[in-house]
Amino acid sequence: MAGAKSPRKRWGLVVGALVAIFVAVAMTSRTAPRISLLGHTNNKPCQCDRDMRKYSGMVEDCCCDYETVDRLNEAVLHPSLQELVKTPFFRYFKVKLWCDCPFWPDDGMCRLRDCSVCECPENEFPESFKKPRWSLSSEDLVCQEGKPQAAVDRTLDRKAFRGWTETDNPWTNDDETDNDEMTYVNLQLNPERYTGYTGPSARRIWDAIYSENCPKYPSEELCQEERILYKLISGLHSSISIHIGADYLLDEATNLWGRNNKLLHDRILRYPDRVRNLYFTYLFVLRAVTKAADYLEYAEYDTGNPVEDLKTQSLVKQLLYNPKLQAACPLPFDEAKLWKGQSGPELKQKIQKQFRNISALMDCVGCEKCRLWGKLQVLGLGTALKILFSVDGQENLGQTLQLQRNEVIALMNLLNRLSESVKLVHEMGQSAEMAMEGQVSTPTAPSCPLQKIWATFFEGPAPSCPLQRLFGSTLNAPTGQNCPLKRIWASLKQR
Ligand SMILES: Cc1cc2nc3c(=O)[nH]c(=O)nc-3n(C[C@H](O)[C@H](O)[C@H](O)COP(=O)(O)OP(=O)(O)OC[C@H]3O[C@@H](n4cnc5c(N)ncnc54)[C@H](O)[C@@H]3O)c2cc1C
Repeated sequence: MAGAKSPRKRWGLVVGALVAIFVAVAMTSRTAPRISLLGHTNNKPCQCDRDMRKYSGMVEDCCCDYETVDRLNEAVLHPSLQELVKTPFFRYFKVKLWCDCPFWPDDGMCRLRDCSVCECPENEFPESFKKPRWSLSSEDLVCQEGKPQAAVDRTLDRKAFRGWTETDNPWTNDDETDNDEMTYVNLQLNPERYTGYTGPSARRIWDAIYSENCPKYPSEELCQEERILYKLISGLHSSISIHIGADYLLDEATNLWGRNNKLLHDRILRYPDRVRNLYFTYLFVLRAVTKAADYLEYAEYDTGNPVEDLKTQSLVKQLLYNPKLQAACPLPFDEAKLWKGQSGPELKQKIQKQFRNISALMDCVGCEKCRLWGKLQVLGLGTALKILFSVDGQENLGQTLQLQRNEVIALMNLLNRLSESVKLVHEMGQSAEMAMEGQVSTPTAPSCPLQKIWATFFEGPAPSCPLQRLFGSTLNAPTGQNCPLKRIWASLKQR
């Protein structure tokens, strides 16, 4: 037909045009400003690069960068911590599980000690609930509203351990020296994961934490110390959500557990500040652990099992004095620059009170397993705060620092939880986001053909799709076919 191009010519034109565009994109990309951590350039949200957002540079307020944290976590911290928390010393946690909410005594949720949302009459509670117990009976599940995953398994190896010094923590609400109503829980039997606890009760706790005790920043009035409190809580919140998403009840009927990418994306990955706060909290707690190294090295890890206890001590030392950690991130967070100025002591008291309130709020958590991990992790944070801020100077630490066994257990288990979350965010971040958009089937495969070409020619991560960079997000297809080249390809194939 006159004027009609042959398929070969048509292909030649298409390929030529694409190569020209590709070169143009490569040039603009090299000269264009880098996308910030927030995924913004010139203060405009950049939708097209959302899925390739990269965390780089120093973690805010810390002395270590994202890449180093990821590298150290992968090579040193995560493997050591995973082993450490399995040892007898670190796997039993003493906790008061009976909730005794001081803030809203009439909240029906909290009378139901083991329930997430059901309202059972008082007489349905087994009497043994009110006392420390050693094992979970089937009766205990009456109030679980079909959610046995929310109950704590109290099965315990009776060879627990001998006590340490009994000192109270000024940062937390529970009197750790009070053994009444305390029970020991094997943490290995009770992983932090999805429990079905959601809705107004859970929301009320988070709202109370954020609105009354650590207001969200940025806010002009907030000083650095207050921002730090907010970031610690937000980082912990991120970590809890990540564990929920990482170990989720995907299908109740078949009891299928697995990763919920959508939840991870919706709650964490699409909020860079939540990811950043997670890294911050990790470094903050890591700094507390390394600051207390002398103390932790000589602590008694005695559970009556000499072989296991020696292993525990050796693992602790390996972690504290790891040469890679010391070389790459010797000071994860610098606490010395805080509480300066005249108002320092007053401010410290104020923040201590706020943190104690947060700690007390854990007694209002209406799901037992969530309460267990909430209390453990808040005690872990309180212990980090105590190490960093309740003792003046590294030189006095050896003499003045007194930790309870339970505080050390909470501290290390918290560090392990944060380490798991950082690892998951690092590994899953991009793939979960891309999977949400229906672009990839494998975690790292670049789905867009231009990304593949990009990877061949350039070092470093490819932009999400070079054509998108050029044209902006207006070309986004609602079908998840976000790469324009894919769409051109699809329409050519249809012809
Ligand atoms: C102490 C505690 C422990 C819990 N443990 C578990 C558990 O082990 N398993 C389980 O299944 N459920 C647990 N929950 C419930 C869980 O955290 C959620 O509340 C629930 O899954 C409902 O989630 P959501 O989507 O409504 O948002 P939520 O996670 O409840 O968040 C509420 C609001 O807080 C803000 N927000 C969310 N994340 C952040 C962040 N990282 N930084 C700053 N702001 C943020 C957002 O505005 C959000 O809408 C726990 C709750 C609490 C209070």
